[in-house]
Amino acid sequence: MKITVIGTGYVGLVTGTCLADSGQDVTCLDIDEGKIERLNAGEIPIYEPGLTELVTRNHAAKRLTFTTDYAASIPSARCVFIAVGTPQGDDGSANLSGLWAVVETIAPLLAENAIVVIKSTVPVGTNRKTAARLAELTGRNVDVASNPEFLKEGAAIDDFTKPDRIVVGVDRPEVAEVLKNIHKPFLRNEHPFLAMGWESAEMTKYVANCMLATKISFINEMANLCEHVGADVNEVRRGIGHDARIGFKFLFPGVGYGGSCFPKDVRALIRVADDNDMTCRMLAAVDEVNDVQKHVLGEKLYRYFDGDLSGKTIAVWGLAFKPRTDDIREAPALVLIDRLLSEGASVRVHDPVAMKNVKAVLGDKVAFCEHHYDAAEGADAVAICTEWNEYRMPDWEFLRHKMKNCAIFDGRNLFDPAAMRDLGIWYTGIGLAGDDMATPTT
Ligand SMILES: NC(=O)c1ccc[n+]([C@@H]2O[C@H](COP(=O)([O-])OP(=O)(O)OC[C@H]3O[C@@H](n4cnc5c(N)ncnc54)[C@H](O)[C@@H]3O)[C@@H](O)[C@H]2O)c1
Ligand SMILES: O=c1ccn([C@@H]2O[C@H](COP(=O)(O)OP(=O)(O)O[C@H]3O[C@H](CO)[C@@H](O)[C@H](O)[C@H]3O)[C@@H](O)[C@H]2O)c(=O)[nH]1
Repeated sequence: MKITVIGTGYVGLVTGTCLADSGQDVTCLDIDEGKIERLNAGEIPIYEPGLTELVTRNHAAKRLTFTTDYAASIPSARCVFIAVGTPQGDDGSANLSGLWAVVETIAPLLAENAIVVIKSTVPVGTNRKTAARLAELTGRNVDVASNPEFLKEGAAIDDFTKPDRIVVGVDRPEVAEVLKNIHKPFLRNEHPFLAMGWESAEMTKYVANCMLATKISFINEMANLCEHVGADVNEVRRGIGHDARIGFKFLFPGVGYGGSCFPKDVRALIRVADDNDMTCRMLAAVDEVNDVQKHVLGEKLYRYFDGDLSGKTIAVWGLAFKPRTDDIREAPALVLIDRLLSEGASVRVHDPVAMKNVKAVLGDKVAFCEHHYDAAEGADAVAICTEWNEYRMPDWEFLRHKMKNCAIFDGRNLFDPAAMRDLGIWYTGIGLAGDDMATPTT
């Protein structure tokens, strides 16, 4: 079966590559000519563990091709997956201009039996509107399916090939059957293939992300409270997690959630509620708590230096919104760096893979360092924003020697506060007992 995937970003490239790896004939299409040129030259535009090997192998086997040419790749496709970005618009709602541009372009090119599959995260009602628009443009009924994607960056290939579940939204069971067949190679773990209506599938994606974002904002707020009452959030986390109804997952406190999904999807669902004359109070709180949390390290640094950061040198370890990705969209590190620069501090940064992306945004406003120890050279403090593995076991003696003042502001709770005290290192984390840098609760 011929498949075309439109939008060759984190989701489209992983989707196309994994489908090709299961033996399908896949074309990945993008409007970004530079991106397609690089892919055709064997260069992978994003960092995603395992992806390079998979793309290279399937490209060489000619099961995976890359193009910018709609006319050459749409007419022969039985399934056209749309995986273009749906970023946050000015009013918080999802910006669907990319999706609508694709719909207009593909309409005259679609095969009679083509199925248009929307993989991008789109507000409730979008699949129905797409079907209506395609009917207008083509003069016939075109099959449309929602197929929300649940992969996580950094673990995208595993998530795609061994999904917890596959959700499709359809208006005819025959369409679900075609999609089930395409996904058969990924359903061998007996995890369910769930067919439902368009609106339920669209809503499932938002509700899943909002639930996860809610867990994170909840534990972050509890962590901040722990600091004030002499409790340790790590102990509390263990204390609650053994209750199977609560569990351990997605309850790690930190500097707030970032990335291209949680922030925008929480806000988009708030807008969907608004549009339906409803107020999502909980989601508004989740969003607000997260905004506050992104300022926690900056606030602690400000108070540690008695309200004067000018002339101080701060090392920031970790720029990506989470480890194992080069994605810096809504990354908490950028919020911290912004604050430090506006207070007159010098900033030295390190990230194993995301520095190129940050350089494109910040230019020479910060010093980019090849090694995280280099970033700490002469620094008055180190702030940790991303829990990369290589940050977990520093040589403290070496660091103490390198830094002007060995103070560690740990936004991901990588270290044991008691051990740090024993080493004589000034240390603050998130939600730890006896922390004299307790986060203000207002
Ligand atoms: N990134 C994730 O982890 C993730 C996971 C699940 C779902 N999603 C959702 O999937 C969608 C895509 O996200 P992403 O992170 O892959 O985005 P991305 O920004 O990495 O990639 C989007 C791609 O679409 C291309 N594009 C835009 N308009 C186009 C057009 N008219 N024709 C062809 N190509 C076009 C862009 O050039 C870009 O390469 C979003 O709706 C997102 O919410 C993302
Ligand atoms: O206990 C936790 C877990 C995560 N995070 C933060 O939450 C953000 C998102 O992390 P994660 O969910 O691992 O990454 P994403 O790649 O953004 O994946 C989310 O967003 C995708 C896009 O919609 C969905 O497909 C995935 O299922 C969903 O997990 C990151 O900033 C993490 O640091 C925490 O602070 N504490």
